[in-house]
Amino acid sequence: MPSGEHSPLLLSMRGVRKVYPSGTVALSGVDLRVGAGEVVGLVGANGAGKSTLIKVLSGAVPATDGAIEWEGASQAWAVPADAQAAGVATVYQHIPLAHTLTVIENVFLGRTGWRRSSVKLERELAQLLERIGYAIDPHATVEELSIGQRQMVAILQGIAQGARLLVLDEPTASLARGEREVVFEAVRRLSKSGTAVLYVTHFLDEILDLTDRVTVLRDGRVVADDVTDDLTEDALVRSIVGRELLRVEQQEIDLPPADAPLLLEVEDLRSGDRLQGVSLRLRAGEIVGIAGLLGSGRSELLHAIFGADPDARGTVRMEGRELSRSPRAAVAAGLALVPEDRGKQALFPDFEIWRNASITDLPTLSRGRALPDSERERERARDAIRALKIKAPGPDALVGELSGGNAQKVVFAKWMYSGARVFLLDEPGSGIDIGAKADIVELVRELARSGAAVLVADSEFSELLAVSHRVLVLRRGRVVAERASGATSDHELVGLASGLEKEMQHAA
Ligand SMILES: Nc1ncnc2c1ncn2[C@@H]1O[C@H](COP(=O)(O)OP(=O)(O)OP(=O)(O)O)[C@@H](O)[C@H]1O
Repeated sequence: MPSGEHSPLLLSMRGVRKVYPSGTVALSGVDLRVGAGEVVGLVGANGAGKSTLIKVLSGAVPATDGAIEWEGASQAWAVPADAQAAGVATVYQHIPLAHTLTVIENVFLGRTGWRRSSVKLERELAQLLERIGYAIDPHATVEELSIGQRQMVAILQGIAQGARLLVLDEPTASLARGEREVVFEAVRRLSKSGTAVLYVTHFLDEILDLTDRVTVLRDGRVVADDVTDDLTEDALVRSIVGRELLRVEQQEIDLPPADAPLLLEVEDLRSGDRLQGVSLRLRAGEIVGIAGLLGSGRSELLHAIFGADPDARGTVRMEGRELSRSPRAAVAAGLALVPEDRGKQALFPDFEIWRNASITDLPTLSRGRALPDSERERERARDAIRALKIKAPGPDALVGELSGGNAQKVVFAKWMYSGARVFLLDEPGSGIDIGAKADIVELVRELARSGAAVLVADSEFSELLAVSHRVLVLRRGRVVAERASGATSDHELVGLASGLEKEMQHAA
């Protein structure tokens, strides 16, 4: 669909301001317009105001000031149901599906009488699936589905309500490549059939591929509103971060000396059919990547090394000493696991940043033993806020009042400053904006330079190559290949991780 100039205006937000009760000004006079059938990208650094804007637009949060027009008529949506009734469907990152119900039950959940007329609903679902070019078993329960399939069920739920504008909040953040394609295809088809899409993401390649127009927010203001075809990735990055960003090149990182002490040894780690005998070794100063698609066992491997998988069998040694299988023993031995935390689960929302960043030993806290020395901890939190550019008034800000990406940075800080010797990082860039990703890469290198070892799993293989010395490819719970980062490519890793290396070589 061409830009909004040619399609009738569906949504127009003007001068939208939002001041939270804490006094934080999240939006200061934002204009946003979306034409019928248009795909508009909404981008900005962590804390720029994207989530707040879509919450205002979907009636979840009241604006302090400003106007919303929908098809030319002024609106005051007080609750999400009002926006929904008008035709706005919002799919948030944390998908509130009913896990024990089936796909079809979830898709038509809001519909009265959905239990009775199942034949009719099956027909309707088949039409919806055809419309977005997707296939799924209508009778599978949601708990059996992959994250990508759940995402698609949430999208189906939105369009089943007759949405004219579908708002997607980081729809591909936790998805593997193949699953992303499915979402892209749905967006393209929806747009063709006249449904507009507001697409929020930190992946700029998706913005350039998918959208007709892009609105860029910085510090609660619109700093750019352009037709996508007129944009380059560099220009987009400049408007998002407000400066030139040094590219994280696949630079030659100094290899640690071959006789650097062995820090971590993993032998024949197994767990059900998720891990089928993984062995690896990390020396001080080494950064090793785990390249694996969703379901390859990459997160399971990190959790099993950390002692968080009670079913795991095999040996994990830290500096020559075998670890008993518990996260407590792992932490005591100097291991840290930075989970892919998209839901603030690893944080206490009602506590300040400094307190959250200090709690790496939960059992200690829960037994009510000595709390950290608050002044020292505050200073450390100030360091983290500076190093990771956490957008917050200071160390005393409550974590519950941070944006998703900034909360994620606090999870990161909490472990990075814990004094551990071996770091296990699960998707460290997930939900984090492009500027902060570069800061995290720098921090990881700094840890390695200071003699720590880092094992990092990432579904973005180019990012993995940019940060690691070598990469282990994991497929179906097994290490199927190992490559020095300088001697492989994103393309080769995708081939190896998917088991399609021969086909891909052939195609090339
Ligand atoms: N409930 C809240 N109370 C107080 N301040 C909040 C609240 N929610 C968000 N904020 C603040 O509003 C600003 C904008 O946050 P918002 O979540 O809209 O950003 P975002 O662009 O979605 O970021 P991210 O990419 O990290 O998800 C931030 O400074 C954030 O700390």
